[in-house]
Amino acid sequence: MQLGVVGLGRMGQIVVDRLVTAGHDIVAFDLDAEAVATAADIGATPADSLDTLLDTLGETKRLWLMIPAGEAVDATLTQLEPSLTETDIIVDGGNSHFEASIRRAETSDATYLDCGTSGGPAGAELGFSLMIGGQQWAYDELIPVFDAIATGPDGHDRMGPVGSGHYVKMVHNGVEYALMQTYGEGFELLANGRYDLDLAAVARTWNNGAVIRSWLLELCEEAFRAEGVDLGNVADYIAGGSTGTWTVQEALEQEVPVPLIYQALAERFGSRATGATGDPDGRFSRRVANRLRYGFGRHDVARRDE
Ligand SMILES: NC(=O)C1=CN([C@@H]2O[C@H](COP(=O)(O)OP(=O)(O)OC[C@H]3O[C@@H](n4cnc5c(N)ncnc54)[C@H](O)[C@@H]3O)[C@@H](O)[C@H]2O)C=CC1
Ligand SMILES: O=C(CO)[C@H](O)[C@H](O)COP(=O)(O)O
Repeated sequence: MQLGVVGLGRMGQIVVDRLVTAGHDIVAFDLDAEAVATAADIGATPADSLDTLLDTLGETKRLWLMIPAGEAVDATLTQLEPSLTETDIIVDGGNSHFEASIRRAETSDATYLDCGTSGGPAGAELGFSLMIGGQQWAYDELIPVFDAIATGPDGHDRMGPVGSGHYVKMVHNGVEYALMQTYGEGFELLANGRYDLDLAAVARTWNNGAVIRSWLLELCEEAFRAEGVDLGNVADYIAGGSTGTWTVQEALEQEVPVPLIYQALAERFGSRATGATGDPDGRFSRRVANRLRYGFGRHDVARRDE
């Protein structure tokens, strides 16, 4: 299938690579010309502007956006819209707010699918988990594309109407915040507890058969091996976007108690009070969460000045 991909960063390059490998015909655009050149090296047809991308695509257009949520999505849609009709499909694979996706679907001439994407750069080899909202016919039409980008047929599904894909991804991220926080707290206690422990060995042992084994825990082990079990100069500062905040806002609106997710979010806010360089005696749990964001998403690690 022919597909235009807009946004060729950490995630977009993987989308292109997996689609090209699966035999799809990809036209790729990014504001950054180097990113376009990288996609061309992988086998995509490069486009030096959105207009070129639209001109290169055939009559029926399928587009995948993998760009930062917010203004970039609206600006891109404003440029694309005049060339699109309801038989064209736009997939927003980024972390957009579900209400923004509903608004965009309602105002777009094209058919809109909101797609929560999970797996981070590790998805290059494994494939992603895709949570998709929108019209059934559009989802069905793009199944070969989803099969290629996801881990396979079980790695994607239509969650429901438009908005539901990004809604499920928002809650996924709230869970992600809480899991990172709880692993961090466990390791903080072990690091300050009664025994002189090798935390990498603890993480490895837990990951082999323990009830709490998981990918995030594998990334804890990787972090201890790479940084040292004291996490070296990794700061007690947790950056991040808005998805956890949105989860808590939605929980308040729905009157559903989510104290663990809220507490994990509050830890992030608290960590920022000390500034990006962090407190040398700062909380180990926050340092674990900071480093885990690199592990799963290749987000920058805040480090202490030394
Ligand atoms: N990094 C991760 O682990 C995950 C990221 N996401 C979401 O996927 C989206 C992309 O994330 P990353 O690839 O990590 O970001 P990134 O920062 O690595 O790449 C974003 C790319 O979009 C390009 N871009 C920005 N505005 C543009 C525009 N108007 N037109 C064309 N290109 C534009 C940038 O030049 C850059 O190459 C975001 O919405 C992010 O929240 C979702 C799941 C996981
Ligand atoms: O969606 C993701 C992973 O599932 C992204 O990596 C996202 O950036 C994680 O959220 P935050 O930046 O707030 O830690």
